[in-house]
Amino acid sequence: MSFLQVRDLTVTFQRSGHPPVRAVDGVTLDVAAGQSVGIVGESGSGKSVTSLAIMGLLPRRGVKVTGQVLLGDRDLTTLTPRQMRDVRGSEVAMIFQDPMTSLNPVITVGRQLTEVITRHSQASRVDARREAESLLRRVGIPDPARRLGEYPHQLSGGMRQRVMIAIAIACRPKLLIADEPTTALDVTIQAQILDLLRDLVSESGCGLIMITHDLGVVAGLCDDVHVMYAGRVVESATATNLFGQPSHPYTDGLLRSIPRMDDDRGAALHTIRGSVRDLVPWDRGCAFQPRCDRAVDACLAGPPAVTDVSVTSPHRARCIRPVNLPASSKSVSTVKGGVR
Ligand SMILES: Nc1ncnc2c1ncn2[C@@H]1O[C@H](COP(=O)(O)OP(=O)(O)OP(=O)(O)O)[C@@H](O)[C@H]1O
Repeated sequence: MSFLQVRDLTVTFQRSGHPPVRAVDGVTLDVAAGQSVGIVGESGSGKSVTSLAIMGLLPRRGVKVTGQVLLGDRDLTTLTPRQMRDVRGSEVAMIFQDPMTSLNPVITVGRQLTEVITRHSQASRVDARREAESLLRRVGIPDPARRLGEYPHQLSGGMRQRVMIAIAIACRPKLLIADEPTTALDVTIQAQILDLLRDLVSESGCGLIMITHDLGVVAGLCDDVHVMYAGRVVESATATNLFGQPSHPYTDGLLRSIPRMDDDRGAALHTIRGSVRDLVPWDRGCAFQPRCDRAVDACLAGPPAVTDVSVTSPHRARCIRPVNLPASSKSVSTVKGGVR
């Protein structure tokens, strides 16, 4: 049973003198307790704006958000800023790419952590400090009592990201959103942080949305995956199905662009031609059409239909000519969850 249901979420930036920018266009997704859901796509595809809209962190002026973000039976898009502040930290929490911009550089780690604990609970300062120490231990920081007295610049990048995770989980949120949490870290530390997130999800039963451009991160961590392109979800599937049988030509291209150890040495790497800026507005046809090797004239005959590409499990692609299409698949216009 999903405790987070995002329905038809659309975000439009409106600036005077500029045409509106629809950064997120009809995103629908579900997250269940203990489930990790990946949102992947190139830079500019709308991943971060989707997560900021779910968190209620977009500015109210100049930004129009429509659709629903249902957490249990509450629609977070209808809450006041004050109500949303209470939800953040206690029920939903977010981890960003660069902990140095999220942590206050002139306040000790211990004070930043205990402030979060006392703001959302009745804990005394002594209890909050004990809890802070136990949280640092939980996220794998050695000698936590000493670390509590240190400032962010005294910690390594990996340690700072662990502190951010400790702050995020301090109030036992139901939902954790991680936006490229490992991009700024070197590879071995990345793996440790991903292991930590996996353990936290399985032990606490919280849901995780992992925002990333890195398909390797999704493969190692996520149960379900949504691939975004130009503001829309173009493919939704379990991670196993997405990697085993990619259906949207964009997903297929992304997967084929990953270099493999068994590739011939000297063989040219696969690339998706053009850039995400070469796009068709979705109401005129498929936004990916200018870059797609499978494109036909019909791809520009209006918004692409959603195709149910598996008969055995939910797997949908917003494409009229999907790759790996089984004979019994069909087009669908209204589906629950994922691509719509
Ligand atoms: N404040 C803003 N005003 C206008 N357009 C914006 C604003 N913020 C984001 N956008 C646009 O929204 C689109 C989606 O941006 P978003 O940051 O969600 O992409 P992303 O997939 O997360 O990329 P990245 O991985 O680079 O962060 C982009 O075209 C971006 O230029």
